[in-house]
Amino acid sequence: MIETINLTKSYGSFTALNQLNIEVKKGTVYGLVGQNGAGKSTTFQILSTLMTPTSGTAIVDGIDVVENPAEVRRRIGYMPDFFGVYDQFRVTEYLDFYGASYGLTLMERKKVIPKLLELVNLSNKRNEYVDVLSRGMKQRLCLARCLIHDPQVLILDEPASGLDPRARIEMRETLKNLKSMNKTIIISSHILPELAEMCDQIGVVDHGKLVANGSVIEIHDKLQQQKVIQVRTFNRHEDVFAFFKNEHDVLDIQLHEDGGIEFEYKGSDYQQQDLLKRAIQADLPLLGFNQVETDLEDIFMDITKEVENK
Ligand SMILES: Nc1ncnc2c1ncn2[C@@H]1O[C@H](COP(=O)(O)OP(=O)(O)OP(=O)(O)O)[C@@H](O)[C@H]1O
Repeated sequence: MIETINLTKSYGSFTALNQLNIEVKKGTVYGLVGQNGAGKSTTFQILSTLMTPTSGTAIVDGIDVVENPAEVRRRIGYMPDFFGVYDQFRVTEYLDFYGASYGLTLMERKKVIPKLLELVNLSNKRNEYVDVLSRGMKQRLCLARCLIHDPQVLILDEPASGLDPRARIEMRETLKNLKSMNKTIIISSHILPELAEMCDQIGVVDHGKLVANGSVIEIHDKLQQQKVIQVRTFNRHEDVFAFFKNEHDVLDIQLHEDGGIEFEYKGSDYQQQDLLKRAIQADLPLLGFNQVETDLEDIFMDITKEVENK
């Protein structure tokens, strides 16, 4: 439904997007996550036909964005990261204007606008001027605007950016509704956990390159292969430290001032169990032996740190 093949965009000698390959299947939600400047907006602007790639291909709903941009535009709803609203319009007039621009008849607009306002939870604001809406309401209105012609594909560039926690939750609920309507959605954020819950697939982009791609679970598992283990001991900290330091799959071991020990472990779960068994058999004064839980935010920081260090 959406596919990029070696998609590249350069601004002069600077490569903002470097051979990006992603695939979004029909009816699924794909989250593109990356820090500021990673290349998310560049990708979305190319997919929305607002910018041409330097090289590579982007296909939306079977159509090449460079060969037939007008047809792509008919099929997509694009929400940019920055957008203006025509302040002198009331909410309904605003959507009516966009509906007419897409060629919807008066009857069609009268039918679809109340439904859209309900979807984005703005029915009670339909007669308000756009400029009195809160930022969160404006973002939801913008989302309604890009749905007016009932596109199958949605390209949403940081729809929750700048919103307070409540507005973020409301936006997430609206996006979940869209997912249940079987739309194909590509959405960006610089916060991985924010996307995790609603996305079928996640791509992590850093300095214009795709550095991880897969389901949330796959990305999680990939990074879990190297675990961090913390050991607490009653006394004899040096002995315990020496025991683990000599183990084959233990990396980057540290003895902290409070006597706590922390190391990265490359072994499997089975080997980890065996390691603990041997530590107990060696009669070490163990109080704790825990694998540190990594959350998605840690994973994201880890992936992007690896690339930075290369
Ligand atoms: N017109 C331009 N000319 C030169 N460089 C540009 C231009 N537009 C974007 N860039 C650069 O390309 C890189 C990618 O920008 P892009 O806007 O795609 O990032 P992003 O991931 O969307 O970031 P953000 O989260 O801040 O919106 C950045 O380093 C940016 O400075």
